[in-house]
Amino acid sequence: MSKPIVRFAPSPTGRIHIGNARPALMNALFARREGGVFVLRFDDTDLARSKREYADSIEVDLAWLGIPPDMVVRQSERFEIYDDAVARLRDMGRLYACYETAEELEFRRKRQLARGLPPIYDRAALKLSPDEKVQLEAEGRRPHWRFRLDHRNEVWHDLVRGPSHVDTSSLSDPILVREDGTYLYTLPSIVDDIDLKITHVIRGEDHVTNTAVQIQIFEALGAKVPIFGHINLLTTTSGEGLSKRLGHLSLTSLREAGLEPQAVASLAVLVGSAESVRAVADLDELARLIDFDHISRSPAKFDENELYNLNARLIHDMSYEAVKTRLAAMDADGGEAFWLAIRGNLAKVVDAAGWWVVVRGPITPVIVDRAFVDAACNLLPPAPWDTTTWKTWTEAVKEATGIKGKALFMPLRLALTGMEHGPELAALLPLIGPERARARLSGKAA
Ligand SMILES: Nc1ncnc2c1ncn2[C@@H]1O[C@H](COP(=O)(O)OP(=O)(O)OP(=O)(O)O)[C@@H](O)[C@H]1O
Repeated sequence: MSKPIVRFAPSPTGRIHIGNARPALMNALFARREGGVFVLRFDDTDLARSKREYADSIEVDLAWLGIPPDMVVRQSERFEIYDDAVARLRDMGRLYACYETAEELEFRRKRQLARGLPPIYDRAALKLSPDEKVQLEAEGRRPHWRFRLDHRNEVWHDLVRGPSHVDTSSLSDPILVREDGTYLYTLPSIVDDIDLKITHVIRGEDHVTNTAVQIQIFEALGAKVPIFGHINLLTTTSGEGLSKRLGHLSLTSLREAGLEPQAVASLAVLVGSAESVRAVADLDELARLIDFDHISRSPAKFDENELYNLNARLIHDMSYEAVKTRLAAMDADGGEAFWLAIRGNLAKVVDAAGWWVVVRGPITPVIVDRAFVDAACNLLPPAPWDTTTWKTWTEAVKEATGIKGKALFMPLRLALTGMEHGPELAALLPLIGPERARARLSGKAA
């Protein structure tokens, strides 16, 4: 295969969500695996709704996911090439002026529906004579422009869905340019795909019908039609669609909630595929798991709990090297032994700060059996301590007191950490150290 050139093309009208992350990752990781190019294209021709602030946040989100684009393109800076394509389509008679108002179109649609006909545009404007057009313009009407479809069964081989087709005779000729001269999504997208030599258009299933229309426009412009791939959409667990308006599933909010980007990427890529959903820390490995032939055809359900489970599993295997700087930034760099002691108890990396307080203090010990804890304190082995100290100590306590099991461990854990649950005490005890351990066993905050 020649090197793929792919794009992720969000409209910067909000913060991107985990559903958007799916095509973003599929494109970026496919390019990465095949040595291709990943383009981030902002579909910001809707100048009223698009915001630079959202575009910038999308770039931050992609970098956080580990997939910064090789190239960034903004449609708002490329109107000239769209105007040029419009002129060409008009000259070849594929783009025609229409003068109906939205109300007139709505009225016709209702009438067609009432008669049991499909509500598609009847091409009335194609029958307008030059004089009639002059007359309409003299009345102050401005034309909008439709692309004249070839009515046929448009067939393509979808990278994901296999043989696909849409009967374009069941579609209205699409409006490419509004009466105020602004562009709808369709034409700029195609012109950019041609200009940037996009080889694969990989996007959500919401675009399947657009594809049939777009193939005809690619052909009308004399361009090679790219390979299309439509991946299933992510929905909530109850099956609702995601939209940029659902802010709590935005990548920004997931990042701010302290989730690892690899957890988000693993779920976004693997859910609804043939692979089991698991935590994959390495993006190259995740890229190898993408198999466009085996993506489910039904929507994939996004479960936030699954995301948190993946996150915990990733952290449980995370090396000290990988997390060192972040621990230092939260003043909780207790060295490798500390990290290895606590990582299995973390749901998020930020929770390490709490365990660092448990090690370094001060904590308030909980003494449930004064006599027993005193006896245990007197049996503490001499320094230096290591990870065998806990075993040596508790065996000595068991022998001296006859107490064993939970009755032995729990009072010691409560005294040493102030908590009922936590990391292995064998690992924590040498980190707490003899001085603090003695103080805590004596009931002092330390
Ligand atoms: N829930 C989803 N699951 C998978 N892909 C999605 C989902 N929603 C959108 N996409 C894909 O994300 C890409 C960017 O699309 P777009 O910017 O239109 O996002 P959107 O969330 O649909 O937008 P909006 O909510 O503003 O209508 C497209 O490839 C689109 O198919």
